[in-house]
Amino acid sequence: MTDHLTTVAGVAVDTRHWIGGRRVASTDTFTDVSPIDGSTLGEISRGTGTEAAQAVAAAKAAFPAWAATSRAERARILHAIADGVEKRLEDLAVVETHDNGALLRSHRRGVMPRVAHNFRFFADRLLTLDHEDFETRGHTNRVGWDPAGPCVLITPWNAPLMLATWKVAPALAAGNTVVLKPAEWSPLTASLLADIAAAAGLPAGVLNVVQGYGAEIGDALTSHPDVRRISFTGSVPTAKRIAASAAANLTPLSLELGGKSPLLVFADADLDLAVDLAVEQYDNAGQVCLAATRLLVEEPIAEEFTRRFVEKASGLRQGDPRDEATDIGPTIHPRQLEKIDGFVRRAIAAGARAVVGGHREGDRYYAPTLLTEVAQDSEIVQEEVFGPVLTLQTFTTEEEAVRLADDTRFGLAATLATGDRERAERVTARLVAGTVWVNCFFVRDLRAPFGGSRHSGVGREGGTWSFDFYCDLKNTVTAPKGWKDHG
Ligand SMILES: NC(=O)C1=CN([C@@H]2O[C@H](COP(=O)(O)OP(=O)(O)OC[C@H]3O[C@@H](n4cnc5c(N)ncnc54)[C@H](O)[C@@H]3O)[C@@H](O)[C@H]2O)C=CC1
Ligand SMILES: O=C(O)/C=C/C=C(\O)C(=O)O
Repeated sequence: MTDHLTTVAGVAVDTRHWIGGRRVASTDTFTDVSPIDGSTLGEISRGTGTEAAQAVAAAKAAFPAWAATSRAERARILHAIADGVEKRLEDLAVVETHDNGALLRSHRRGVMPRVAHNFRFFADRLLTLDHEDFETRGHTNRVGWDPAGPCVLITPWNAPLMLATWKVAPALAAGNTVVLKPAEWSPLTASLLADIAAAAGLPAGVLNVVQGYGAEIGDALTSHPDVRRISFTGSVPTAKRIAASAAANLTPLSLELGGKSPLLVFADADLDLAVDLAVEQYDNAGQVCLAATRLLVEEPIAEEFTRRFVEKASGLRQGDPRDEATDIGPTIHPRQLEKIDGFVRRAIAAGARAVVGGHREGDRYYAPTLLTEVAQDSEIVQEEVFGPVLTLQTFTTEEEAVRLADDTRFGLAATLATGDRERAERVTARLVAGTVWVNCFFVRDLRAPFGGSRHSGVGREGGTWSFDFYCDLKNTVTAPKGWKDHG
């Protein structure tokens, strides 16, 4: 580690902010620690209102030129960033795993390729984004997409670069400039992204990356009057603070928040498939907003489902996320582990039974856990744990299944396992969820809208919906009369 450079598994990462095309250090730093073993990964610049103001000023200054850059040129640069991501895929995968503890094999094969795809997808979508023309009593309406201005993007630690670039790519494609603030528990790949973007030819000030605690730098960013869009992924309480802060300037917000999604398993389902879908919910140690953490199983098959689930879950290998054989890595931070354990302890005290797990494994891991005998109105059924903790409840009718599924304050996703197409359609129509998966899980496509209802979020991103959010839509109405060339 030098003053401003740290080396993570052989990869050099700058620990300063990236503002206006140059590295900027803060006087104070915070320590970034690896969830794998608690080792220090770096002393990261700890931004405050000063750096927030500098970054927004840089984004504001860079905006007119970037907004005026042709779509073809913006798309070319976004593809060049994707090339850079692919070239440094191994570096990004290794650094991300050290920083947030998610599986290296997933970063290599799934997550980092998706990061590159985020840039390619929005670059290509930009080129096919057409204005819409229609006529009103002989007048033409032309609806076009104007860049909005500087955007503040605030992102979480569970899939740091994937979730950040999912916002960065459409914001830049739309002709906006960006201030990205990654989570303080996983700041490193955002810094590498700044290097990659600069090497790809993105002009200075178009992408700025600031580091620091949400409570210290976040408010200065979200309350800044020059910011034209705020997109946030994270927790509901933080979303409320951000919304309050943005309210002073009426800054439009996109909020992608938590979930408590159900997996409904009907007696007519392929049971092996249903069990596979259920066990998949432990992915990323349960730190996934989309996870179907509430298993709702039809009474007649509940015993057999549970038996097979326990057998399969017991075969999961928990350990070092760098090891190819590992299925479940550590929890992001001891504070998160504490939080997860608190949820489980309180659930057990209230009468729940742990049929799998129900305890810590050392001071970094939480055992994959399944709790039964839980009440619908209990904390463990109603609140997002964000750890490898599932609950199982039974139902006897379709009506009851839907009622239980919809009975939380969230509405992010739902998964169904059923062999009956008509039932699938009936139930899907009644579920409150931004995404419903039928006999599958986590099949994601950037063309689809993504987001949640109720407390799971505000708005949708993905595909055209991202451009809806990151653009100012303008309708120009032109009369057939008044033209000099028409006399
Ligand atoms: N939907 C999702 O993907 C996520 C949900 N969560 C939920 O949130 C819980 C707590 O995790 P946290 O890391 O504390 O999430 P958080 O919502 O506080 O953090 C997410 C991001 O918001 C920033 N932030 C925090 N306070 C801010 C403020 N006042 N202004 C602007 N930015 C601010 C953080 O620095 C981070 O970049 C988790 O246990 C989980 O339930 C956490 C991360 C992701
Ligand atoms: O990978 C996706 O498409 C979506 C992931 C979203 C989360 O994991 C999250 O916000 O927690």
